Amino acid sequence: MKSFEELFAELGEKARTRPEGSGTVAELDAGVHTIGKKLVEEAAESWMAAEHEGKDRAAEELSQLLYHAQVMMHALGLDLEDVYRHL
Ligand SMILES: N=c1c2ncn([C@@H]3O[C@H](COP(=O)(O)OP(=O)(O)OP(=O)(O)O)[C@@H](O)[C@H]3O)c2ncn1[C@@H]1O[C@H](COP(=O)(O)O)[C@@H](O)[C@H]1O
Repeated sequence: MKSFEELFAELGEKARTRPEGSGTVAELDAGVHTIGKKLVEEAAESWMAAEHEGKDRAAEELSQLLYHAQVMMHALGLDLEDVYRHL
């Protein structure tokens, strides 16, 4: 298990070191349009899971939504603080 901040740091390291086989690196290379589609897809899957599949499935889909949101932040060169200051 990891925190939001720990995942963000891990993804930043992946972006910097570009290890072979990293899905994050592949997604960053695919670009903002592709990442945006993943973000919307996971948002929809979170919604469907919340309405029809129960709390555990919703939690799983929401974790994927958070992951793709973080990948988008890295693609745009945003830090956590850039987002947190709007909360
Ligand atoms: N937390 C995640 C994470 N959440 C989601 N995903 C990816 O997002 C995609 C999910 O989209 P899909 O809906 O297509 O996947 P699916 O198999 O159909 O799953 P469901 O949505 O249907 O449940 C999958 O390709 C996952 O690999 C993630 N990929 C990586 N991470 C973490 O990110 C870190 C770095 O990963 P790598 O860059 O791959 O090393 C590691 O700690 C990983 O655990």
